[in-house]
Amino acid sequence: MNTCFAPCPVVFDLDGTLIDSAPDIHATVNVVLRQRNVPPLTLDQVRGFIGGGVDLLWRRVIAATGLPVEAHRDMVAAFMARYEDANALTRLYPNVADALSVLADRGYPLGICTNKPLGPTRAILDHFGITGLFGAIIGGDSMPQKKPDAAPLRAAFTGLGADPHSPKGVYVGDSEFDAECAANTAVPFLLYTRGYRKTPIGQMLHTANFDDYGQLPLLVEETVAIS
Ligand SMILES: O=C(O)COP(=O)(O)O
Ligand SMILES: [Mg+2]
Repeated sequence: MNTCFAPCPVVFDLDGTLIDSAPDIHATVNVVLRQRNVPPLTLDQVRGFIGGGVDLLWRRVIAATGLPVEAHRDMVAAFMARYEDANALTRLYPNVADALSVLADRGYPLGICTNKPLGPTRAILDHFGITGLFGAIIGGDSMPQKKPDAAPLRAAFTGLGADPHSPKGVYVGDSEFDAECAANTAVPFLLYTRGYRKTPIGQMLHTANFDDYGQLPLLVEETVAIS
């Protein structure tokens, strides 16, 4: 049972869930590659590398470009030096701002659990003026573990006042990492289908899915009512 006696916390993934950040991540990867005279990757390639955090992103970039694996540390450092300023091409998905304020107005404590490092996470939330909506923000470098480990999501829920031993709430995300993380945490998972997943919807473990944030407030209410 996932019953909440007060409004349940609702925690969101970030890249591919609240924001379409792949164009900025893609552009920043290519700036770093250009510094090494490496030909650029396509947006589709880089989008497919997002979800597991910056270290995994660059392991995948290195495998795709044939760069030496020893280059990893330098590439990550060069990327991180630019990541917080990479916001010009990033957009909130349609109706995100409205859905967040409806949920906040209804009393749901809101949080973020992302594999994106905390610096760029806070920078992009500030850029869109929505940082203050979130009572807990866990980034990919906030803890030793990353999603799909349950620890970061559990930390987000407990940061919002949930019981640490039996966290209650709902997780909203776009990727295989998120689906597995929600299962590991034993909370319902709402899948946003327009993000960066590579697996067909029917093959992903999820409680319900949606493709428009206009549907989310009702979906959260229904999920909380039946869980
Ligand atoms: O930075 C990433 O690779 C993924 O970020 P996400 O957890 O917000 O999808
Ligand atoms: Mg994501």
